[in-house]
Amino acid sequence: MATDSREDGKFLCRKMMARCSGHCNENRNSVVQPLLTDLYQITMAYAYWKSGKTEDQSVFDLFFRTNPFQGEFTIFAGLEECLKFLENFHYSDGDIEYLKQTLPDGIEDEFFEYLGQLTAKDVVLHAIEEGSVVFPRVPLIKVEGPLIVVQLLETTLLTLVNYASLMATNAARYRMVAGKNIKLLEFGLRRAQGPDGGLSASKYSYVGGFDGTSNVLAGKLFDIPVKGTHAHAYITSFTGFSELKTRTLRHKVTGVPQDLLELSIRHREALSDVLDINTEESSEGELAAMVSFAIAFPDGFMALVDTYDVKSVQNGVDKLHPLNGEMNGHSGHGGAQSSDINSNSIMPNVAIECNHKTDVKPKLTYNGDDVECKCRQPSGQLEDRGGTRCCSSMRNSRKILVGHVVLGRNRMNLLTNVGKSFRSGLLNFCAVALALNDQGYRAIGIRIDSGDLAYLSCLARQTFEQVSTRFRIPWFNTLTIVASNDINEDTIISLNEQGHKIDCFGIGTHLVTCQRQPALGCVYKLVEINNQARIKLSQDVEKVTMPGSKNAFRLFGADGHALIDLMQKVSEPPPEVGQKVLCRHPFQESKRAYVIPSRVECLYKVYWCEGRVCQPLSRLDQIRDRVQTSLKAIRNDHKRTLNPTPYKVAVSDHLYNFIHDLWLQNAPIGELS
Ligand SMILES: Nc1ncnc2c1ncn2[C@@H]1O[C@H](COP(=O)(O)OP(=O)(O)OP(=O)(O)O)[C@@H](O)[C@H]1O
Ligand SMILES: O=P(O)(O)OC[C@H]1O[C@H](OP(=O)(O)OP(=O)(O)O)[C@H](O)[C@@H]1O
Ligand SMILES: O=C(O)c1cccnc1
Ligand SMILES: [Mg+2]
Repeated sequence: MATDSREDGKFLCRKMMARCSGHCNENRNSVVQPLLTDLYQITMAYAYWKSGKTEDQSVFDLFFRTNPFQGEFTIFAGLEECLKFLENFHYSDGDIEYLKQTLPDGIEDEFFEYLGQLTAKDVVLHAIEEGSVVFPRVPLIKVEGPLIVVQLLETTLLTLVNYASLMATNAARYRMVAGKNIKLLEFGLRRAQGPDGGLSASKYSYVGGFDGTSNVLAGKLFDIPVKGTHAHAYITSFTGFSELKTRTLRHKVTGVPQDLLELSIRHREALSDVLDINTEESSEGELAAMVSFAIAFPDGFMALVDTYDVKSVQNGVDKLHPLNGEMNGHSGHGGAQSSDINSNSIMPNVAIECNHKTDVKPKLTYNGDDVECKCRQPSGQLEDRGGTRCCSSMRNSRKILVGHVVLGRNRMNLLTNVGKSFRSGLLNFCAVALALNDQGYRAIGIRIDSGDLAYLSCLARQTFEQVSTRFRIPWFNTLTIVASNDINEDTIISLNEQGHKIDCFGIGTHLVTCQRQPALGCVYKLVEINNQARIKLSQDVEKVTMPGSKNAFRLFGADGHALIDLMQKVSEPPPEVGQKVLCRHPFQESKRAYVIPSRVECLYKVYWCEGRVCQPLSRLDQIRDRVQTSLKAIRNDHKRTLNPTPYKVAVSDHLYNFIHDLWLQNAPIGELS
């Protein structure tokens, strides 16, 4: 391996990604190098070396014990990066020098010489295909070779597989709840666990089923579509029309220039009647910003519509009045827009959370009718009332009164934040979109980044339909509605239940930080040495390792769905289609079943042998497709979000007996006194 920028210690900056010359078809992350490991691997290497174990042949399994996110499946990812690591596994002179200075005194020089010539040429790596659905205990990767080298790979392989698989699984779950027709964009770089975490998040959320990322470097490095809108700062950077330096836009076909601001103002007047909004309620600065953005991107006009609310407009008529009622916890900053909500056919979805500390179930009323209390969003401002804590998940101000909660004799007003984007942002957007239409261009759509996303998206779609009909522009009702703001799996499920008109979700924080479960617990365990199986015992049966070098097969039923994953000893013949095979729970004697597979898939391929990648590797988009095909073969009950059915992972009868014999041999017999 060439000594690259890591020699001068700047590997994280200039040459973060260096081209890999071997068979791996993507850029290599140069931070992934032999020293990216735990010290104890190198300490063990010395002790192995001292005790003459250099030639011992070992087999290690890399596997996890529990699926993440309370789910029953995981997507395996990170394999190609593991292979790149093997390709480049070599301690540079600088590494050896550093180790000499860092390891305890007295380490023999011959060891450093030995370390300096170490490569992964004698290693064989078997793995499941990247992008496959995988299950607990079935090794994702099996590494064979000299004990020292294979041990030295542990931490790096784990760090390469754990986050990649967690991220791909998280993204696949978002894709499942969103459905295949909704676009999903990853917006997480700013919230990710550092730059490398951000890049991995973009890469593996694409693998899991996202359509694109806002992360430009990820786009360049991994050939992922890059997408984006604009930030609130763009809107707030304009305060009025006078700031518009350029106002003209040439017609797309005729080339005739027009003042786009003038056109937009004219359309805004007309729209004001159609949509029954006073133009004075919309912000001038916002209109100026949208016009300037439209001039910059006439073919790609997409606008953030939630920057201003009714109250914050300079000349706006303040339609708000304080809430009534003693029990209102929000009266300091909230307000009821009494006429709006009742005159609208769309009812805002009120997200409230109730922490039922008592047995009293809150009764929620809207316009005098009982309505269902949805308890989805865990965040929010708590109010302590009558022994029961209720909170609105919409934390901030700019809320309107939509109902109330009754708890015994107490009554609490229920608020939701709507209206922010409607009266100013949406009006301005439609005006600019109509002006663009005059000049031969089609706007793309809007992004909503706050408030009640279900309600606002319906309201936006309704508005687009109204404009489409009124101005006879058919495409207007197909404008894209992007929603963002702390979206997670539960938010999407809730929005689906409520009904919404969102076409695209932009998701950052929850996706990239995997907030619901921040780590996957893959481990790397020695299962065989010099052809002798090794078992690691534990008080916790789940943690007992599966000894010996194994093969794994996926058995499919007649309907094409996967029935079970079966592990066998490598010496056993593979299961055959149409032949009855006994599948046993690895630890519970009575749990067993006969399976007659309609199809048998051997899960492992050899990816690395004789010092090189020996299997054609898939492109990222092919791995992404595999995720979907692989998931399709898994029954829906294994994939549902609430209480999914565990998928069965079994061992052959032979392996079962082997494990339990070895277990007895290794378990010390206690003495009672
Ligand atoms: N209809 C809905 N159902 C369930 N959750 C929703 C709905 N609409 C929005 N949410 C979620 O509710 C939360 C609202 O966040 P928050 O309380 O910070 O309000 P906000 O609208 O962002 O306020 P601000 O106007 O200050 O930006 C977000 O996590 C958002 O994804
Ligand atoms: O909400 P996420 O899922 O993390 O998605 C990314 C967020 O990043 C941006 O917000 P910004 O950084 O401007 O901060 P904000 O939360 O104040 O909108 C954007 O407007 C989204 O809200
Ligand atoms: O392009 C966007 O809209 C975007 C990008 C990153 C974070 N939030 C939004
Ligand atoms: Mg936000």
